[in-house]
Amino acid sequence: MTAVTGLRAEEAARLLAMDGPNTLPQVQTDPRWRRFAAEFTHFFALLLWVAAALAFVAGMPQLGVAVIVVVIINGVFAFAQEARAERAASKLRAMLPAHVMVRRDGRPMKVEAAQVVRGDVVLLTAGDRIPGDLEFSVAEACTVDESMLSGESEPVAKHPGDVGYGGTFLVNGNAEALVTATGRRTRLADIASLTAEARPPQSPLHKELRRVVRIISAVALSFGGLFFAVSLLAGTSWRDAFLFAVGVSVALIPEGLLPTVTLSLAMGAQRMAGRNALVRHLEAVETLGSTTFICTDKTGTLTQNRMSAVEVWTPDGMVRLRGEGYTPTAEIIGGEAAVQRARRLARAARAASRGRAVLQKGQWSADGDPMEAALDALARRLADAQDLDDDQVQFRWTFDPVRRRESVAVGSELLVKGAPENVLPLCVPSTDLRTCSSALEDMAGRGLRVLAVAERTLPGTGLVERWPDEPGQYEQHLTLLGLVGLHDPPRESVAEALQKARMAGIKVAMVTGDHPTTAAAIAAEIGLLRPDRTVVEGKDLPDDGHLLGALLDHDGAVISRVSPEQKLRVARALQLRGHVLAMTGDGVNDGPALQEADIGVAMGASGTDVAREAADLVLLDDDFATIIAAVEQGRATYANIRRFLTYHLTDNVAELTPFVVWALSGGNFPLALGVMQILFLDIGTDLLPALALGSERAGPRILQRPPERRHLMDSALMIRVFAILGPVEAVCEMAAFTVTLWLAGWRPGFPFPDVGVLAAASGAAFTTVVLAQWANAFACRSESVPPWRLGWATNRLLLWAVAVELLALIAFLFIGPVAAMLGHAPPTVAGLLTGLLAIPAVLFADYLYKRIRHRHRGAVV
Ligand SMILES: Nc1ncnc2c1ncn2[C@@H]1O[C@H](COP(=O)(O)OP(=O)(O)OP(=O)(O)O)[C@@H](O)[C@H]1O
Repeated sequence: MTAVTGLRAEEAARLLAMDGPNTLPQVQTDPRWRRFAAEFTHFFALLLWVAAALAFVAGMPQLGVAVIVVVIINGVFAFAQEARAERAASKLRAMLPAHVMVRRDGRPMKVEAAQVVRGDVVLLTAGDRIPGDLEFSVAEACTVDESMLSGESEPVAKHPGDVGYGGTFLVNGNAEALVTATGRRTRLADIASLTAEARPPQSPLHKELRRVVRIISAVALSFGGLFFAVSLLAGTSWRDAFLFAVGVSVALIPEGLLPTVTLSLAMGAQRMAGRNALVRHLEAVETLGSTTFICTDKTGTLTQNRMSAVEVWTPDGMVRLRGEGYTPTAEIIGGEAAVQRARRLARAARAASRGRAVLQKGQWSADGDPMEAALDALARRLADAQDLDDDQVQFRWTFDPVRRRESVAVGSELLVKGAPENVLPLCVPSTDLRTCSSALEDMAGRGLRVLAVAERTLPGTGLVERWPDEPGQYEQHLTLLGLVGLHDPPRESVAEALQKARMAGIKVAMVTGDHPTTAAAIAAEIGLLRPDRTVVEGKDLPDDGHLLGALLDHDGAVISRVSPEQKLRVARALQLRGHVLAMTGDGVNDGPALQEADIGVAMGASGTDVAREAADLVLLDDDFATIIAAVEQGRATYANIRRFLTYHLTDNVAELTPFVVWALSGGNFPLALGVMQILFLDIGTDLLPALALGSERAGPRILQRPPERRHLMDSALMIRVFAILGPVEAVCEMAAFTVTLWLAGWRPGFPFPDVGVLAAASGAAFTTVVLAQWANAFACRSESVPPWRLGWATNRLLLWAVAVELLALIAFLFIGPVAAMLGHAPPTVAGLLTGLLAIPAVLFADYLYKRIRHRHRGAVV
């Protein structure tokens, strides 16, 4: 019968070929041609088209053509960058396929969710995403979150015969179900196509960038208008006035900025993926960089999640297991009576678990929950193999983080394992109960995770037809069997990662479901808990958000026995304090806290589907140190965006200055750069080095400064551009121009020199700007360190970029027709020498600025 044995593999393959993979139809994004067209029809592009058209009308065809070339190059460049960013993002998505347990050929096996077909029997457990529309055949204390389909936030109870929908989540219990529809035939597919139109909300970075672009454009257009007016007043012809206006506006508009940012975020995301951190949307890269607080759970993130049961306390005494790692041959130390009791306890604990230990090369490894696998290993070590039969369980109330226990009905018995606080109160009072509490404190004090195991006989259970979803009526009058102590070694990388977080000014708190004493011991072992601090328990957290925030707002806070709802309150309270919060979660009910946090972090290896889908960042290796690595990369990416913004804007100052000088002189000082030259500067010098700066690697000290959430265009950046780098470039440029004119005998007040002299002077100005930008590219690599300390060759891409820039300069000067179109000629020796001075001038000014700023702020980047 299909429902029991599942499909045969070939049948599944046939159905897969027939129905197609179990994926939702691609959300209708704009077709490529339309996205390509969009690069030529956005606001700036339209402005430039109008400018080009006016240029033709005004009888300046070269200008018209040049503007069109700018629009085309910018559009193609932006499209290519966005396509690259998109490819990177989809590659990241593909790195995290969802898996499902199915039964095929009578055996449970894990397959990719996309491979599930109609007729498959799927085995689901709390936290799983339901892979298609299905009908439940087994449903034990099962609830499903259907909010994404129905909007109903309360989980819905499911019983055998009920239907479930693809895309919803199993919140509680476990189930088996027969898949009835997959992929585009599911109910979700219908709804998804309805909602495909909805656009995601804009991220802070996106808003910030729009702000920057809007400011610069407003400035550009106002300057353009101003120059138009001034030139007319100065008696210039309409034609020339228009030329100026276009030149000024085109020079200042940062057409290439947005795509460069997107690409830089995509590269950041790719580098994070290389370090086992997958971001689920690009903007998270930047938010990660400004993280100020990390709430991390313990098991698996700070510890290795390689559990072994090392101690069993029973009323008859203690049993210890000792062995290298925890081997199947671990030595059993304890009295005969205690070992007998421990055996019984181990069998009960194993029956109340689904995780199993698999023997590989003389060591146990976990299949399923590592803690439950450790209990299985314990049972196998203590009991006879034939006593461990899996098929007697009649009903299972699976673990959930609110009840903190798991119960099973086996034969006429109820077996319960769980957190001692949640099991001991259900036991009949006895002297054993009193003695166990000191054993519990002792075990937990050594960092062991402690579980209590209990049992009772259920009268007449063979007759139960339908077990209740809530086991409350059975979970009473239990007899305590004892306690198990499980050891889970801390990860080796954690101590160093905590150090780094501390240096980076990021506070770290442990938020765990475990016992306070266990939490304190582990936190002390890894150097998180400070000696003067104590552990707070979830139930003692104040209700008031402000009080809660104040209580937790310090490095090394440890909060134990936290419920998912308390986790959400912790997230809100810390954000109320102004923190940019990263919070980890792997459980079924962690979704809301992960969504609330600025960066929700889920576990890729051990977490649930629910947590992964709510998260912004998925740790492929579950390691705390990976979060710190991702923060580092986030900071590096933000620094890169600032780098090329600085570079772009400096160029703008140099391009604008000739117009300002000309206007201020009332048209008596010749114009050093023409509109065509500016267009060529924008394309010839800006594009490639900006890209190269966007790919700069993180500096070694990026984690040695406190986190800051500053505007992209903050005062430091403005001062550097508009008071230091920009003016120095501009002065050099105007000097090269003036020296050339001066040596040719021209003086202010004289009539303009002849065209040849003007062309050579303008060529000198042009050359100077390229050379200055050449130095500027290196200066922009750091906000605090001069380029020679970074090593000139450490950004290979930049070397290529400046080499191309130099070749472009030579071409623009020496290829006759190009030079003629630009209206300049190769510079004279004096012009060139003056221009060359721009290189040391920019580097020196940058060096002085960095020194002074460094001394004042002690800042390092
Ligand atoms: N499968 C299980 N069966 C029974 N009890 C369990 C199970 N898993 C955990 N517990 C108990 O519930 C407590 C809370 O577990 P939970 O999984 O909520 O903690 P957590 O938040 O994952 O902890 P951590 O921060 O260590 O990852 C544990 O300390 C343990 O006592």
